[in-house]
Amino acid sequence: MVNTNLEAPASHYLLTSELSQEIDQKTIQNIGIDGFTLMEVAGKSASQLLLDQYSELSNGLYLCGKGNNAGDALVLARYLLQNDIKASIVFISGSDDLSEDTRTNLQLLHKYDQHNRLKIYESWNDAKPLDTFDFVVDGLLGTGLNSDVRGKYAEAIQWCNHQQTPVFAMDIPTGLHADSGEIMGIALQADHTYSFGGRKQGFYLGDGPNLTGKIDYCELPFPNKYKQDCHSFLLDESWNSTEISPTGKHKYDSGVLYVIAGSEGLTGAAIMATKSAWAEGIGAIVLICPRGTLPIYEQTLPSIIKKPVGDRDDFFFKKKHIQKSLQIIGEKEGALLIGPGIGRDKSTIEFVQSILEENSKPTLIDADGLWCLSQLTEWPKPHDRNWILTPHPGELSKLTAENFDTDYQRLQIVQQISQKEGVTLLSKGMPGIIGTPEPKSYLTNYDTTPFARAGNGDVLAGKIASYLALGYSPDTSCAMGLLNGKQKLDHLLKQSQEVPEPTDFI
Ligand SMILES: NC(=O)C1=CN([C@@H]2O[C@H](COP(=O)(O)OP(=O)(O)OC[C@H]3O[C@@H](n4cnc5c(N)ncnc54)[C@H](O)[C@@H]3O)[C@@H](O)[C@H]2O)[C@@H](O)CC1
Ligand SMILES: Nc1ncnc2c1ncn2[C@@H]1O[C@H](COP(=O)(O)OP(=O)(O)O)[C@@H](O)[C@H]1O
Ligand SMILES: [K+]
Repeated sequence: MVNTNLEAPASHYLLTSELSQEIDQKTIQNIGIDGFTLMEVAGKSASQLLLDQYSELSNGLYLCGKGNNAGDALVLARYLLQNDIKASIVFISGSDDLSEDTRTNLQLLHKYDQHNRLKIYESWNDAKPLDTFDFVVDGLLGTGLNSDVRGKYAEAIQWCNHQQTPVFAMDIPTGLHADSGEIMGIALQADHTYSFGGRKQGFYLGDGPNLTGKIDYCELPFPNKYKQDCHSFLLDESWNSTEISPTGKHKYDSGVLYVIAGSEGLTGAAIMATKSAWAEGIGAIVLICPRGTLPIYEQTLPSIIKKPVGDRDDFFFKKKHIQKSLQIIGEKEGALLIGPGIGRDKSTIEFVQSILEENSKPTLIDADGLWCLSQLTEWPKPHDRNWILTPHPGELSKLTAENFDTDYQRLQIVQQISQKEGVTLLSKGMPGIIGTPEPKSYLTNYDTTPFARAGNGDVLAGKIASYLALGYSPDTSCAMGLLNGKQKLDHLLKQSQEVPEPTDFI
């Protein structure tokens, strides 16, 4: 195996609120960098980014709660004050019982105000009518959010969501759940989120993508060892190259991709999957097909080697094709793709079961292959075998016998199943989620709706399977398959507004 496993950089770790707080605490207690210093680094790095990104700011409205999230906003206010940007600070629940570091920062802020550019309001009602301001900073609540947002906090958020001026969220938009991306009663709609010490998992789930605006990661001095408990990561092109890199062998000498796909009426799936795999530059693809379907492939797949099994009147895979198919798959090194368009006959299920049990190749199971798997009481997976499963949400539900209403529940199911069964699971949807046995999960952050057309699943499966045959690890293969499609999509959308056809991605 080459490129063994995906390794996300620290900027792409996705933290839950519990993990954020745990890392904060360990850094403070074990390393000795106190909370005040962390707050200073957080607020300062947000101020540097903000000053670089927005040059015309003159008067900020800072909405503050009483926890450390407010402290970050106060540090930011101090640095902007140094740049002659006025600050109106509203403590929604007063400033009597601020957290210690936040209180210290309020005192500091007063000392930095030379020309009465600072105004402090002790409640939301006191602040109105509001002065003119050209941006809003959200320092209401951060990872300490522990219940639905209500009362004056909710009122301030509702008001804020109707403003035209840009809104900058400290760490996370208030009201967004850091783990699930769920709205806790009401949530603030930010234009820009400055996330401290790690992006939050909830940015990429549920309502997260609609609420964060642009996201900037601001590094805090957290030791890497404290991040080891992080299990989810953002997958994007910035750290995952979709270029096929040398595998040590010439790519034409690398493994063969065996494809078991297609049945009468569903040969299109086999054609799409094999064409897509071929387009990735793999040296040889062997399509195993029921003999009755061979004439169609003779016409449509000149570059693909076709190995028919059974008789001329066989139009779908049956039990009697098992031995011959296993013999073909065993001929050369490589990988296996099984499932697109094979249908759901009882005999096909038995066929799939035996092929999965007895072949020794890294195997990608897709479409009807997943359906067959879902009909078995136990998955026939030998321990040392690499499997990739690529279910869409309906298939995932069928496979796992679990219902899920939210992306967060889907993520949890993906994590459980990939770990329990020792498989790499690519759950298609928005976001795309890759789960691995380690257990790690990778979330995408781009719009996947343009891929929601019949055929795109076959194209994706073909790409991923070809990387598997080229020797890439299952998680890397999935990541490259997704991002390769995304890059093609970006390119196509630049040329035309039309939603591309699945064949355009080949
Ligand atoms: N030293 C640290 O721990 C650091 C924390 N940082 C910042 O601190 C934040 C976390 O700070 P805290 O743990 O103090 O938490 P928050 O500032 O998020 O707020 C916690 C306070 O809000 C109250 N609260 C929770 N849910 C509420 C609701 N629905 N309505 C009204 N009040 C509610 C809690 O009772 C508590 O008093 C992070 O998001 C980050 O912005 C950064 O400054 C970096 C360092
Ligand atoms: N490059 C890609 N990036 C993200 N998601 C993708 C990509 N290609 C395909 N998909 C996902 O695959 C889905 C299509 O697969 P599927 O529903 O199995 O379709 P079909 O089997 O009908 O071709 C899309 O809705 C999308 O979620
Ligand atoms: K916030």
